[in-house]
Amino acid sequence: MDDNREPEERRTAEPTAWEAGDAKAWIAVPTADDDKYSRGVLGMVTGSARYPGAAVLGAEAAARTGVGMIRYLGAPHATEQVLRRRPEIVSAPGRVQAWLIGSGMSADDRSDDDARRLAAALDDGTPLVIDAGALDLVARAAGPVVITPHYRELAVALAAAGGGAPTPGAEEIRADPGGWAERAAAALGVTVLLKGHTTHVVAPGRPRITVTAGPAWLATAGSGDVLGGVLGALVATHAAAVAEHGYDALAALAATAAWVHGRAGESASQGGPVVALDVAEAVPAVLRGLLAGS
Ligand SMILES: NC(=O)C1=CN([C@@H]2O[C@H](COP(=O)(O)OP(=O)(O)OC[C@H]3O[C@@H](n4cnc5c(N)ncnc54)[C@H](OP(=O)(O)O)[C@@H]3O)[C@@H](O)[C@H]2O)[C@@H](O)CC1
Ligand SMILES: Nc1ncnc2c1ncn2[C@@H]1O[C@H](COP(=O)(O)OP(=O)(O)O)[C@@H](O)[C@H]1O
Repeated sequence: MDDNREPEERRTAEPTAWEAGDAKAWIAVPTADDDKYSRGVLGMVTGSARYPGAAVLGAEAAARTGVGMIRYLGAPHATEQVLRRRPEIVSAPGRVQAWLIGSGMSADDRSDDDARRLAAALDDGTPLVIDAGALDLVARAAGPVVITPHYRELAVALAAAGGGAPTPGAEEIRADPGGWAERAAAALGVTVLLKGHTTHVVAPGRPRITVTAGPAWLATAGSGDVLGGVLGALVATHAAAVAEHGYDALAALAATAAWVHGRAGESASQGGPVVALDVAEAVPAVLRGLLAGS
């Protein structure tokens, strides 16, 4: 992804469409020497008393994407629901290689405990996937960040950024999502994954990547929480690549997550309606097919 052109020239360049071959290169396959820690541990601060379901969906998706371990740290009821669905998940704090924060949370209704858990993740210095109700906290992250907003959430993230960042409304973003993904990446200094029928992924100052892999049936509650889980697992299993390639690696991982999510949606849908949990359950077969080259 080396690109030596001037910034203006890059901005006007045609975006790259992310395809199966690109995605395959960003799936970490365990080797004989691996153990659960060397594969990567994902920390999750997601869900809340109001939205426990988002925590379950993200945890299910991350587990099915493949990761050494998931540490889930959330509100008691959400923790109970996550463990009921996925007993493999550990609810004790400890070291992680990446964080997923914010899915199923609200910036305007944050408990003291949630605020404390979010602050610990933001201070950790490891890569962060920031979604939904933590998008007002992007500037506080010590580690490299990829954000996963929809149009309204990107408007909120830009408004919270201050410091001269542009403040478009959601409808302005909807009218020019590719352009706003680029402007947001530049203004926030993070990799942006802007969700939609076509998902736009941009690392700051780099060419835009587009992903159009899923059916419109994916426009259903919780679908984005599943995408967050897929991306969290991919980042946790590529900590070394993120340390070496920074925002470019986060962009490649984000585009891969959108591609896998879209194909899982296609597989779960088969031309009909889907629920978000079915999308998460379809992920392993999509990865098997991708690795087998089909
Ligand atoms: N299972 C779970 O736990 C799930 C949890 N989830 C979690 O929920 C959190 C919030 O995520 P979100 O995307 O809903 O929030 P947000 O961008 O603030 O949207 C609010 C906007 O929507 C609009 N609006 C509302 N109703 C409308 C209607 N009937 N028809 C039309 N418009 C309507 C409303 O407009 P208004 O009613 O004010 O006019 C406002 O503008 C987030 O943490 C996410 O992870 C979700 O992923 C779902 C599954
Ligand atoms: N029309 C569409 N076609 C294909 N995918 C879509 C469409 N609308 C939304 N999606 C996808 O569905 C997911 C919705 O995420 P989001 O809006 O965050 O929902 P939620 O907050 O309910 O989980 C995103 O991955 C997005 O790319």
